[in-house]
Amino acid sequence: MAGPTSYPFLKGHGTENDFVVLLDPDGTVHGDLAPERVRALCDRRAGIGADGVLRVVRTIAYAPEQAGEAEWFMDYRNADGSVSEMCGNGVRVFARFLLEAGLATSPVPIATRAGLKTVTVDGTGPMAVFTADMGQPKVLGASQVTIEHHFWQATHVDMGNPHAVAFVDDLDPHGPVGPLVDPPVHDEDEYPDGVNVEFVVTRGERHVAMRVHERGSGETRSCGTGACAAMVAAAEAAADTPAITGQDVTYRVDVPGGVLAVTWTTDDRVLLTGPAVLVAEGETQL
Ligand SMILES: N[C@@H](CCC[C@H](N)C(=O)O)C(=O)O
Repeated sequence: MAGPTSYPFLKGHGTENDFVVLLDPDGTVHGDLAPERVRALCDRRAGIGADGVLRVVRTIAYAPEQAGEAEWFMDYRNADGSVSEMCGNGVRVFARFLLEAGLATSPVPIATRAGLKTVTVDGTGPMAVFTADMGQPKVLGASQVTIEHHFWQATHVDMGNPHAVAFVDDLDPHGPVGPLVDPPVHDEDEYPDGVNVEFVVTRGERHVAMRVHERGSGETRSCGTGACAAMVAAAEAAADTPAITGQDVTYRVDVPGGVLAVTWTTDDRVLLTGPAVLVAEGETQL
C-alpha cells in the first residue's frame, strides 16, 4: 500500500518574517495550493510554521502574460491561505533560494502579482545583503485605524499591496497599540480588500521603528512592503522626499526581527535592503 505523499520544502526568513518555500516549477506539484494546505503548512504547532508560503513556479506555467519579464513567478500566500500581491521580505528569500539552487544569477528578475521586481545580491554566505527594487510607491491619501478606544490618522500607501501607516508615540505592547492580536479596525471603503497596518515611531533623523499587523498573517516580526510604506509616509511627513531634496533618500527602519534600509530614489522607485536566510530543508506530508 502506498504511504502518504511527501513534498520537499525549505524554510527561510527575512528579518524574522518567515516562509515555507515550495518548488513547483510547472505548477503541477501543488495544484491550486488550497488555503487549507497553506494554513496547515504555516501552523506553528501542527505544521512547519510560517507567516506565509512562497511557491516557486515558472512564470510561463503560472502567469504566461508576464513570461517575457522573468523566468520565475513568486506565488505568495499569507498564513491564513489568502493571496497577496507582494511580499518584500519574501521576494529576497525567494531570490536567495533561486541563487542557491542554481536557478538564477544576480540580478534576479522575479514576476509577482504586483509586477516585475528585481533583486540584487551583495556579498556571499550568511552576510549577503539583498536589495529588491520594489517599484513606485503610491501615496493614496488619509484614513484612520482604530484599536479599542484609540484611533490614529493613517496614510494609505500602496506598495503593490495595501498599507495604512499610523504614527504613534509608543510601540509598547502594553500601551495603546497593544498586543496586536486582532486586526486594527480600518476604513472598509478605503481598503476593500483589507490592509496591512504599520504603527511607526520616529527614532531619529531618517530612522524609524515599526510594528505591523499583516493582513492574513497577524502581527509578524517584520514586513518588507510595510517598511517601504512606513519610510514613504515618514519622508512625506518630514518633507524629506527625493522630489524635495533632489537626492535619493535612505531611512533605517527597525522592526522587531531586525533592521531594514529603504531608499526612495529620484526616479521614484523604492529599494528595500535587508537579509534573506534559508534555515532548513526537508520533506513534508502536509
Ligand atoms: N510580509 C510581507 C507582506 C505579505 C503580504 C501581506 N500580508 C498582504 O496581505 O498584503 C512583506 O514582507 O512585505
